[in-house]
Amino acid sequence: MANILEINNLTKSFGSNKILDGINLQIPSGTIYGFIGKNGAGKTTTMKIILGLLQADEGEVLVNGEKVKFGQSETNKYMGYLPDVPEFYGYMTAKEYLILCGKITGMSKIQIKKRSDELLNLVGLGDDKKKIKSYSRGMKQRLGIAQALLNKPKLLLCDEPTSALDPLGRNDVLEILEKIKDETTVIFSTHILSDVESICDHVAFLNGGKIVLNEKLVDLKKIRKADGFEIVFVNHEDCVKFNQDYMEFEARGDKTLVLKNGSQEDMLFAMGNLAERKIMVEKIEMLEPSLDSLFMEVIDDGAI
Ligand SMILES: Nc1ncnc2c1ncn2[C@@H]1O[C@H](COP(=O)(O)OP(=O)(O)OP(=O)(O)O)[C@@H](O)[C@H]1O
Repeated sequence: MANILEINNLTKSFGSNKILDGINLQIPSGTIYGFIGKNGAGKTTTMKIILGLLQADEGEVLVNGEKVKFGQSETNKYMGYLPDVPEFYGYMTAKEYLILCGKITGMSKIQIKKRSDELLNLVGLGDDKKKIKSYSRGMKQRLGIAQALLNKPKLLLCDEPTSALDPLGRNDVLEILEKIKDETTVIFSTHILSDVESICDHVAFLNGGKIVLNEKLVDLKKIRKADGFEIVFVNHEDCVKFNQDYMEFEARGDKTLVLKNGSQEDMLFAMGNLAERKIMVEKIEMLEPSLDSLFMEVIDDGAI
């Protein structure tokens, strides 16, 4: 599969503060890429360089095989961009706004009509006649996605698209991004790891100016050991009794115990013990490694 984006040895400092320290990234078409980093890691800086809005100190960026040049918009025809807080003309309706954007980018009237209807339906604003100023943050974010997709970009860059939204708004945005992935590769910067887990198929972690991890999500989970296991008891009393004998388990709620980093052997031992003592349980299961725990490892170690 061809790479829609290639970043080679990208370096950027602000004064003496080195934000990007030789980052490399290859992003294949047709993926949803989670670009993860804590606040201030340099996610927005990277996106601005990809868009040609900021000059790199060293390195190069190729979009659809073409080199990005600072201050020139040549490669931006392949890209849509959703900033973290998109700005609109509040006195317009969503449709009026998309028509204006279409005119600015030189689309024909017929194209504008067809594409804006299509996109407003996609983002759930098809029947909306309200002025944008009355929109919720979630609605604005969805309109921002529609605008970024107007010229059918091959690559959509979303800068923290869900960070300011409530769970419902976040879900709407994630569902839209998932729907478009066959046509548009999505790079999605965030520090909300559950969002990445729910829709991304690749993740890259930016930390200390470097990409410290870059994997398919499924592979990442395979190579990481499980996060231990949990036992859910049928009743609270059994849970307490078992915990008194095995204090290395942590209680989670009334009827659940977790053995962090517990192995399969530990789990088999616990199962044998429960059977011997005729203690009924609802379930025992190994816990999937979460991105949260991986993220903490990366942040702590600087690398995996
Ligand atoms: N124009 C600038 N001049 C000086 N420092 C800057 C400039 N732009 C960004 N920085 C600094 O670079 C660092 C990285 O910022 P950036 O916005 O890229 O981080 P981020 O990963 O997007 O974080 P966030 O999640 O907070 O948006 C921060 O310390 C920021 O203060």
